[in-house]
Amino acid sequence: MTATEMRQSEGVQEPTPVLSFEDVVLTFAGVTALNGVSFTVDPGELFAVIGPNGAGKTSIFNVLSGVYRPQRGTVRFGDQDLIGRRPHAIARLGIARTFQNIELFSNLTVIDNLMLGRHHHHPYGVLAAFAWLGKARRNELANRNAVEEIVDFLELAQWRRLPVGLLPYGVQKRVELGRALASEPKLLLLDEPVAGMNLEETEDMARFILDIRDELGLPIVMVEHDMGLVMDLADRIMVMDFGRPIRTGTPNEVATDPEVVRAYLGEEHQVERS
Ligand SMILES: Nc1ncnc2c1ncn2[C@@H]1O[C@H](COP(=O)(O)OP(=O)(O)OP(=O)(O)O)[C@@H](O)[C@H]1O
Repeated sequence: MTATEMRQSEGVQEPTPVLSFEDVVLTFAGVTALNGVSFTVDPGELFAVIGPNGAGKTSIFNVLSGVYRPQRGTVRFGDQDLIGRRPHAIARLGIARTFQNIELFSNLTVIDNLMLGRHHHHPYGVLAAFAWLGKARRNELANRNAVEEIVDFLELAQWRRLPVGLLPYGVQKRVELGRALASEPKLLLLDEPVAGMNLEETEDMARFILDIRDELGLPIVMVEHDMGLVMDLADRIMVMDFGRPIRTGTPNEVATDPEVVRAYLGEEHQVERS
């Protein structure tokens, strides 16, 4: 019996999911990237998606953030239907994303990159800002305060006035995470957050991801190849293979599933508890 089934048999009320993906099918000219993918993410949950190369992990993120429109299925975020919405509209609903490759303005400082993450929080256009200069100033101040809180939270103070391009890779990834947080999202999508990091950088990032879940209570969907990290951090894991989920469960449930082990045999990433 899975943990979910056990809770159900004990009559424990299941929380309303923050996100639900139902029977999503996505094809590109003959290639089926997602072939009937369903999952839910609960409030405050850290949900990881793993699978071999080409399994469909990035496609899930691209559907979620409005980059791809699936041919079939539903995607709901709270009471909103996401399918057919443009990426900026989805960001506005409160879904923030980090990318596999760093997408920051390398000439701008840490603070300025984080301020850009607040652009949804400028309720006034340029003209309105002239008319309501006082309000705009207060708004700017509120944005600066929010950014300073993120600088503290992610321990970025020593680099705050430096151009991001000069910073070590692990710190740049942290700034990118900070920029996603700056939009005050209700759901965070992390695309391979520790890719290319050394051990120390990975441990730091793992700590911040846990803090985001535990202290900010933010639900997270994470795609990640580092199996040790996924096993350590995730509340639940969905294992993808050839565009389909082959198992969704807790790290222990997934790691002992024969089909998962089979899908990973011969892969560089063995499913083991680190
Ligand atoms: N824009 C696209 N055009 C054509 N095929 C695509 C496109 N995007 C993804 N695919 C195909 O869909 C399948 C799933 O790709 P996806 O990038 O989602 O896998 P992934 O699990 O993220 O892989 P990786 O771990 O290598 O990033 C692959 O066969 C891929 O070639």
